[in-house]
Amino acid sequence: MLLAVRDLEMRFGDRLIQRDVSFDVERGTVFAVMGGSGCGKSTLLKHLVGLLHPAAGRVEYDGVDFWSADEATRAKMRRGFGMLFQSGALWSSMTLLENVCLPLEQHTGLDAKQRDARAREVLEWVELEKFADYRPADISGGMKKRAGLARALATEPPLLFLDEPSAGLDPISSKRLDDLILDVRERTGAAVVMVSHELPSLLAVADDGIFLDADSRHPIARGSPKELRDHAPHPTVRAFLHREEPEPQPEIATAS
Ligand SMILES: Nc1ncnc2c1ncn2[C@@H]1O[C@H](COP(=O)(O)OP(=O)(O)OP(=O)(O)O)[C@@H](O)[C@H]1O
Repeated sequence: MLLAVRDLEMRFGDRLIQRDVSFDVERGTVFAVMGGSGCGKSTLLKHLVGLLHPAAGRVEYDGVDFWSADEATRAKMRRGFGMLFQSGALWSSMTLLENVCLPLEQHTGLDAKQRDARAREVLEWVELEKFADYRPADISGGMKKRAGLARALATEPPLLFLDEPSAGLDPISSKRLDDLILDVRERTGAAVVMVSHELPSLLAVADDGIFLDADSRHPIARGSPKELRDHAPHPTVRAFLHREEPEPQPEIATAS
């Protein structure tokens, strides 16, 4: 088991975001974190990468509890994470090549020539090799996402965390990113944990997942988006995955 989450409880101060969150992510799996706006998907991702401390419960990597480990072990675990977050994906003052070289400089012992070669290799993978010397402001939204993915992939992490990778992309750029995510899984065997609202992406790439409910503040379904779309017992989950309005609750008749 690469990643195991056990009875995780997430809070901001007194405010409960989610409780009783438990799931496993195996190597070579694309795992989706689903749920309506504000239910705590990004917060869960931040707990998974060690940016936020759980109020209760555990996040384990290869059987080692992240927060019980010493700082050196935690730093080593963090080096195994590739991250593509919604905001601040790329440094605007750097070229794409420099952006991709940065994690190689921080986390590997490669010399400058080797870093350059590796960065060009990953940029080629995401079909941006011709844009290596461009700055983020000079490329499209879809290209920025692919460049962010290249940066996340540069060190060949066993685990990739993607927060809304296809948000704001047109359907073709979004499909291209989906294909790239599947290619990454195929070629590297990495596990991908992905937060997404995009139904076509969820259905196309995720093998497994969890659905967080904003109202009850705990997960209400586990499984692949396709299984959940067709078989989830909970109407909120089916509605989300069919893009329907939740079934209206029967009105309570009042005496006039
Ligand atoms: N640093 C913070 N301090 C206090 N509350 C926060 C903080 N970050 C997020 N929250 C709150 O926690 C809740 C969950 O936020 P989160 O961003 O994780 O939701 P989400 O499911 O990712 O939403 P969306 O789909 O809209 O991006 C929200 O009500 C949000 O206002």
